[in-house]
Amino acid sequence: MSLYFDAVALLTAPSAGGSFKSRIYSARDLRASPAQIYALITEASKWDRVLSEVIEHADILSLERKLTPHLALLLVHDHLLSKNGIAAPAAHPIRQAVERHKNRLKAEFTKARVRRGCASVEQLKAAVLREKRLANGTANWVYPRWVRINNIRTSLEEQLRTTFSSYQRVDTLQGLAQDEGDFSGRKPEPRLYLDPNIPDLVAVPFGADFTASTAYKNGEIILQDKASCFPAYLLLGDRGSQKPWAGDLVDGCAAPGNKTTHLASLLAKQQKKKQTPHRIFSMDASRVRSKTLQKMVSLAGADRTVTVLPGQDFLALDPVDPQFEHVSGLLLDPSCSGSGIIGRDDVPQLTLPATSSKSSKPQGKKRKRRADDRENEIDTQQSKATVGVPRASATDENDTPTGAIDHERLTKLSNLQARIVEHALGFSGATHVTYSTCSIHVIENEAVVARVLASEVAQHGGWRLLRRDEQPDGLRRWTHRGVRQDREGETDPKLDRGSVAVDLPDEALEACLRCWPGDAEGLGGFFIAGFVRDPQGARATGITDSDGEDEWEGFSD
Ligand SMILES: C[S@@+](CC[C@H](N)C(=O)[O-])C[C@H]1O[C@@H](n2cnc3c(N)ncnc32)[C@H](O)[C@@H]1O
Repeated sequence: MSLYFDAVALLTAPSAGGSFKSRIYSARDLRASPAQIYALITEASKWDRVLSEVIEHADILSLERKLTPHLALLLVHDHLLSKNGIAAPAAHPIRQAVERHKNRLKAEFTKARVRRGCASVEQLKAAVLREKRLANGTANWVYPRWVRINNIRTSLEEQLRTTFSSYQRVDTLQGLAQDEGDFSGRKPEPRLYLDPNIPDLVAVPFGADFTASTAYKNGEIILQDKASCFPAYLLLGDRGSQKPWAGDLVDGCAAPGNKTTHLASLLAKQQKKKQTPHRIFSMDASRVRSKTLQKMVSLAGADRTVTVLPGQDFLALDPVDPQFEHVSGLLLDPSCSGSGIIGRDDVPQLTLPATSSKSSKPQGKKRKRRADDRENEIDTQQSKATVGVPRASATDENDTPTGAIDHERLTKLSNLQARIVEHALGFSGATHVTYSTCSIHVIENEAVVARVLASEVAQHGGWRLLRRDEQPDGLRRWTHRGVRQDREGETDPKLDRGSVAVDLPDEALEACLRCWPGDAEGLGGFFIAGFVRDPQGARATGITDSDGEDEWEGFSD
């Protein structure tokens, strides 16, 4: 039972900063596991509208004094939708308070499904999500599931013939969304969109689940957001087997390993049989996250190419260590504020059941007030959980803040980000470096680029930005480019110090790529820029590829 009381305590606690998830994981005195609590809240919040309707129509809040609206929503969720029902002993009074009404709840749930013209619970879920999006004004956003084909193990053609054989191709991303609005009870037709910007990337409707598929279990397909595919593609480009990449690579902030395995996949496509194999040094400062990185590398079949350095701080890596002398490209995707990540930032806004229906109607307001009063009384008595204040560290994946910008935190992050990129520019044989974040803030993006370009290491090494016309074909066509100032509404007006403007020339902004949450591209917020220098700018390294050509192959295309 502690699961439900802990969950309500966290849902109703005042925000202490950080993402909701990080607040759960750093909470004190929880009796249930944070993973269980997070899963319960996330799932219940998808169903909140229909559950509230069911609870109101069954009128159980008026009948059961022990239940509060939050508690009822979570319990009824598990009672109706969880495989194992309510996670509490059968004799527990709170469990009984729900199960006493099982026939009414079931009947109201069926009515809610039929009212929406849905033949199955799955269809009802899609319909309810659509309703939710219509209500919060995000109905036209398309957030597909992005699937990257891993060229080490398979090819796009093979996957279209097998895993996606029953999928119908659509010409636009929006074409994927149509099924969601169809409440007719028909089984939705699986649809697939071939991405025009990133090779070997497809989009399918968000609900598609591949976790049980052979292709997923064998590492033939990898679930990776489109924006997260930009860095490896920007670094290695469309070289093809005639002009393959030469030299080794470093992924300096690599866990869980999406970009490392993407680098390995692109190399596998370019690799010539005779060519000396490339090496990718992939590291993460977090030992725990390095384990995930290693697992992902093995699953992708990239063990021969990738050397994982577990727990390695990139800043402590010696750029003149002989083992890195052939490193020509580095990918840096360090920890950031995570402000571009969709749906991760704050407490789910639940639609809660009101108490005033049927029998309680005449005294609704009073009852509602009493229910609200009960909320804190009951829930705080039953859970001792207190919300923690998550702290960002170099080993956090990302430091996801709430809406308001903590300028100090952003400044610290951007200092670290600039140090990491400058360290990469110090590798003597490096000619290409990419920098990326999943932040929307200029201070972590264009401002870091401006600082890096002005740094001594960049100036002395002859580094500049990879211009738009030099970028791989798919990315050259990407229209969303760098900005000088944060977009309105993305900084807290009370903290005008939070907004930073940069003084980069137009060509430099054109070189930077942006993704924005909430537009028609179906992505979260993301930023990426590439740095290059001509080989003569790099200290002579004597790197040659297997054909004896100089390492530098010019810009990819
Ligand atoms: C945004 S995540 C990287 C995601 C990864 N590139 C991917 O695509 O799967 C940032 C990672 O950087 C790591 N990190 C932060 N500072 C680091 C440092 N100085 N050296 C190495 N890793 C670092 C964090 O532990 C975290 O796992």
